[in-house]
Amino acid sequence: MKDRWRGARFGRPRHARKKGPFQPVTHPKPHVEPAAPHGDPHPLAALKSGPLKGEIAVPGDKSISHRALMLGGLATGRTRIRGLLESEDVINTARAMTALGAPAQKNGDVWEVLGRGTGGLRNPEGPIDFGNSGTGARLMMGVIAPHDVTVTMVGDASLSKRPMARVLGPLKAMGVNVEGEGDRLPLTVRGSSRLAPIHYVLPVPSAQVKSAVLLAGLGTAGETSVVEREATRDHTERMLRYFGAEVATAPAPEGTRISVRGQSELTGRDIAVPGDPSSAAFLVAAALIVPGSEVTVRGILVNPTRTGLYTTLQEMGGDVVFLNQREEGGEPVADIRVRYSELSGVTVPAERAPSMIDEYPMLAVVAAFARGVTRMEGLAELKVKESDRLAATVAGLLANGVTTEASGDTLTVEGSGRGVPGGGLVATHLDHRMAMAFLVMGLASDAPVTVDDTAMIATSFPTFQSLMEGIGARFGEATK
Ligand SMILES: O=C(O)C1=C[C@@H](OP(=O)(O)O)[C@@H](O)[C@H](O)C1
Ligand SMILES: C=C(OP(=O)(O)O)C(=O)O
Repeated sequence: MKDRWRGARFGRPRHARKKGPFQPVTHPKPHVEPAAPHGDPHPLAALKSGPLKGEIAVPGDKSISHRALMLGGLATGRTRIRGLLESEDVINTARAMTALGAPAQKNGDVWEVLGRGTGGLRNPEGPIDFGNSGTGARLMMGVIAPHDVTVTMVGDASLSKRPMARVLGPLKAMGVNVEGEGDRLPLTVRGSSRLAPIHYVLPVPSAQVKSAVLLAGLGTAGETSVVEREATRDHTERMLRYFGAEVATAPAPEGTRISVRGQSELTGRDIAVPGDPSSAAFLVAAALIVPGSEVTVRGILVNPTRTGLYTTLQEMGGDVVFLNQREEGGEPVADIRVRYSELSGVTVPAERAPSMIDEYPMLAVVAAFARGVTRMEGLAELKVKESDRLAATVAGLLANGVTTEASGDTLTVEGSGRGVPGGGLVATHLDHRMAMAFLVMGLASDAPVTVDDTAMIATSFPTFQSLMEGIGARFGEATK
């Protein structure tokens, strides 16, 4: 039974879902098509490029986009979202909220969510597909939890391998019921309007787990709190407050305690989503390693819980500066200007990992162009992303002639300071960030770098290739 469900997709196949950013939701019948994970792979090669130049913007932040759709659906009244990231992961969340009774759709260039009020969601007509998205699936477990609804959640082959116990553990302790084999999707989550609040100390530094518990607490009578030892991205807390919820943050013996007062009413709001620093990272990294480059990426979220990569690049000697710093929609925003730089290896401390957790594949590639060893510590969480990013990064670097090693939770990369041979074929394992990081490598390496599949890039950064080409990046047919 389990195998038959693995990677199952519902509704239209991937190639037929590309007509526009939003399709009206047609509830699929609870009939399972045999797994057809992501269609044919799309390999691509990145070629050595001339100086990258330009001033550009990248699409909206993925984390904030998911949360805006979810909180909009839980609020009373209409929420209008500008700059929503129209990527597959986020569109799946829009479809999920629609299936749960809070329709999300695009009018002109604004996304509107018709909120149902805290506790107002209804049973979907069929299973809900979260595609490749850990954030979509895990946060939605928290959204569903305090509702009297039953939801079967499915995902693609990558998401169906990712651990869900980290979220389901605390939710079960509150009274949520879960059916399925083990802790992997597909799972059926049965929420309840009579959950008990909990006080939960996070065993892993994860904003997804923190957020799921806070979202469950939002619909639960009493106060629910989470304690985190290391600061993880705080968009849920910020946005909950913006929508009118009572959220308090205070020091605790084990770290920081974040608590939410349950059953407070949220009110629909207008939200402007800033540019995604995790997407901007690819442009910034490319400009740093391609000689002669100068690029400015406008309007990027620079919340300190997200900027660990930028701090690290500056420590390596990178000419990376935040210009025109301002606050937009309760989040700090800046234009990031980057110029080609000669870089040196550094040690990146484990405490910094949560603030750059999605950026390690890109940093490892940049480190290959630096002089000396870069040591990245505390990377256990990389093993449970869309792929095992620790293993996949090592394999990709080795395939391109870079000396590297993973030992326990530490990754070391030896930069010769004399360039990178390239010429390798990189396996991306249904992981968008692996594909983008190694395409960036090919723009500066001696021989082209080929990635085996670019299709997953659409999960977070659908305009990656065209934006890169717009500043001068060259791509070509796969050579492997
Ligand atoms: O909360 C979020 O929006 C995210 C949290 C991180 O995951 P973890 O919570 O598993 O660290 C990150 O990797 C993911 O891309 C987005
Ligand atoms: C880990 C990521 O996302 P998610 O967990 O939402 O799949 C990512 O975007 O790098």
